[in-house]
Amino acid sequence: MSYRILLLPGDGIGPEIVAEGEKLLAAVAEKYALEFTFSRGLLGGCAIDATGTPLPDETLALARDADAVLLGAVGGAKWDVGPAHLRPERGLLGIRKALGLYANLRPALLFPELAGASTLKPEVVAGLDIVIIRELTGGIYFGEPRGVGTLPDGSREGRNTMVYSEAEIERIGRTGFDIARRRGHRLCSVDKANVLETSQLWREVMIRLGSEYPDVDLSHMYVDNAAMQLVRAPKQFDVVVTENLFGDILSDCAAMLTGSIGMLPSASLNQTGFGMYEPVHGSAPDIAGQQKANPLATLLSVAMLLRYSLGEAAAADGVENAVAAVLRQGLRTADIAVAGEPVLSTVAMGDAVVAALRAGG
Ligand SMILES: NC(=O)C1=CN([C@@H]2O[C@H](COP(=O)(O)OP(=O)(O)OC[C@H]3O[C@@H](n4cnc5c(N)ncnc54)[C@H](O)[C@@H]3O)[C@@H](O)[C@H]2O)C=CC1
Ligand SMILES: CC(C)CC(=O)C(=O)O
Ligand SMILES: [Mg+2]
Repeated sequence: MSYRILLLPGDGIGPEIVAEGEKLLAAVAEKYALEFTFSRGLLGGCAIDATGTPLPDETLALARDADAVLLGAVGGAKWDVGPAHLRPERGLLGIRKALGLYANLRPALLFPELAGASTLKPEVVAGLDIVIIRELTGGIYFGEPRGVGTLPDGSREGRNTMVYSEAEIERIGRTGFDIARRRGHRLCSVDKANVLETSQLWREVMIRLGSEYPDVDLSHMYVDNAAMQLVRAPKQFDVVVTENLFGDILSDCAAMLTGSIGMLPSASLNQTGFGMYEPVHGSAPDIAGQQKANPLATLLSVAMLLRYSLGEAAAADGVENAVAAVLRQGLRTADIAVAGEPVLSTVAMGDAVVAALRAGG
């Protein structure tokens, strides 16, 4: 089979980790007799520098022409000041919206070898395997009106609006129920229904959908409690479904349970199964250009790309097994190393995963 993959390295550590993703895909092609044709596009700060906009039309056209997209990360201090429409994050939000990528799957899985790197006690996280499903194209990141305006007294006011339609809630709710059905049959819907009208509608829709999924045990939790429960007793969760802002925050929190944010992959899918794949973390400007970034979140995102968008389950299993193998061998980047363990560079970790893939059965 032949597939077209769009690479969007982005900013900061993005180019370093996407290079490892490309290298891994080349090894996957060799091992599983697949063919990948790569294209490259600009998104975020690098796109602002080159074209004056964070999401050039050409990038969107390349994405629409691809079978799947692999993204690094966008953003950095260089672009943080200036007009809001020229922020790198606008490019990321823009491409998610334009491609209709409303379902963001963020699995948080603890590899047993990393129990010592987790911020929680080993007995609290042992066997951790949860999925956070984040609504990705609605809510406060997109609602209007937004902006900073001037009040009659001359002082300024910042404004953002959280909006959710019933249809938006229903489609992500169905994603949650469908995934819970394929896993442990437990779905926790996280909202703030005691305060927000959007959350009241969210809860109402989830309860209505629940009657169509009698085999799934649906529970509800307020987001503040959910944040606490995630670090108190994370294994009480199987699948969590929540809105955009809450999912953004909770998934960074879940990352630390697995040892590092450098371990968390994600898939952002639309109704047709088309997807963009990216690590959960950002562009990490503090370590950019130093070969210190952990590429495993990106390489696990490659596995999700193979599984969800290309239907290449054997290759996806091969990549996940290769990541598990390097961790079993004791190979670590700085973020997941505990005292005394030797530390690999980004490239060396990528090479190790490729070698493990080639050696794997
Ligand atoms: N999807 C995306 O493109 C995202 C972009 N951002 C952008 O990234 C920039 C930096 O944001 P921050 O809040 O600092 O979040 P961040 O996730 O980039 O970094 C937070 C911390 O985690 C570390 N870290 C992140 N990824 C790592 C990896 N693969 N290996 C080892 N350590 C890693 C960083 O060094 C830093 O100390 C900002 O411009 C922000 O807007 C933030 C989140 C997501
Ligand atoms: C532009 C932000 C919403 C990026 C981010 O933090 C994320 O998607 O996790
Ligand atoms: Mg985030």
